Amino acid sequence: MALTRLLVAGFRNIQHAELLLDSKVNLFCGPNGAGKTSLLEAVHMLATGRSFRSRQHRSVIQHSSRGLTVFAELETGYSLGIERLTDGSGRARINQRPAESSSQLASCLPLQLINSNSFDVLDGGPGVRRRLLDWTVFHVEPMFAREWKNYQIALRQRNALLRRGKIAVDAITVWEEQLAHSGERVNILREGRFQEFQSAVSALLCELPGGLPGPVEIGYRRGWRKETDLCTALQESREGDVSLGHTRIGPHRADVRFTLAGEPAQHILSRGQQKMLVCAVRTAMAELVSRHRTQPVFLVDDLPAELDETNQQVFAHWISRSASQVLVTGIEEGMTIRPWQRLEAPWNHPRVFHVEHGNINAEPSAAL
Ligand SMILES: Nc1ncnc2c1ncn2[C@@H]1O[C@H](COP(=O)(O)OP(=O)(O)OP(=O)(O)O)[C@@H](O)[C@H]1O
Repeated sequence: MALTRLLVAGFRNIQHAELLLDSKVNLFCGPNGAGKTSLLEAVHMLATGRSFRSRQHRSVIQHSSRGLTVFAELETGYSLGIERLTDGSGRARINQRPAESSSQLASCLPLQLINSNSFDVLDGGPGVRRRLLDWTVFHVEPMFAREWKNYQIALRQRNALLRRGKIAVDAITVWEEQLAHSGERVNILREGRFQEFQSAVSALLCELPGGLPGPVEIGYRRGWRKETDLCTALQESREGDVSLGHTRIGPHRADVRFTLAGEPAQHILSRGQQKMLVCAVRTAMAELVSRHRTQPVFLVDDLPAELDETNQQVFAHWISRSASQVLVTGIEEGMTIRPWQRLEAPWNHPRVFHVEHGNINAEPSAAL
């Protein structure tokens, strides 16, 4: 599901850029502060409705501009567009029609991002890891988004009752039943994909030329005790939940853990090894989605950071197998282009764009 044409306007230091993208590899090279990450951020906003650097739309909109626009045409013939204005308003469109939700955008353009924040898969909270698995399940299981939404509605209702302190048993029982019903289904969908995810990551890690100090174990915790159904577990934890004012168990507390010899993987692996683990996790997610639906687009901010040349090539090779297209940034063109040159066609002929002061220009052979 590659992007063919991309238009970005009023986005950080990019005043206006209109690009014809290569169907496989696109490299954006330029000095610090040139606008390379901003371009990836714009594509990310198009596919998710939000930035990966800021929660505030205002900080993303170019100073002195009234708003930002990102628009793309996909090779499937779809078009996506998003607009945000400084007054807080905005709209998103799919094929010129209003998008119903950000998950509708996400569903049109499955995206994988690797940047300096990607290590939070290992050293961040459980929510980050849960979302890894959920991204995969969302794109593969059409029922997941609805079950998860129902679960969250019931969770908000139960938490509201808990915060009142004195509980009407009938009222809370109704919400607990709905919570348990959706929660069990969310868990079944997650568990159904977890095995596949786990073996895809392990298979990729076996391809690392330098190996790792030991096998990485990947464990899934569903968020409540194994031997109890969710409805019973909710009833049992009710009293404690009241004193804390929120629901302490359930799929919203699930986690995916990466360990090595019983220790959190990040306590043992070097920074480069951690990055390759993160790349393997992201590639495995893309593989699963491409097996069942479509190949995602990869955004890779500063591929050479932390990786030696061999590992950069391994990751480039993984991307060529599991992604439809990749947008990569790098400071120095020679170094950014090298990992792709040894791949087979068409992955070995990247389109190079030079980025400077927010201006993005394709190398002459690829100009519009
Ligand atoms: N709202 C904004 N309006 C205008 N310029 C902005 C805005 N927000 C950030 N900038 C500037 O836009 C530039 C974009 O930086 P960006 O992070 O895209 O650079 P980069 O090319 O990825 O650099 P690096 O190699 O240092 O990561 C920076 O110079 C930044 O100061």
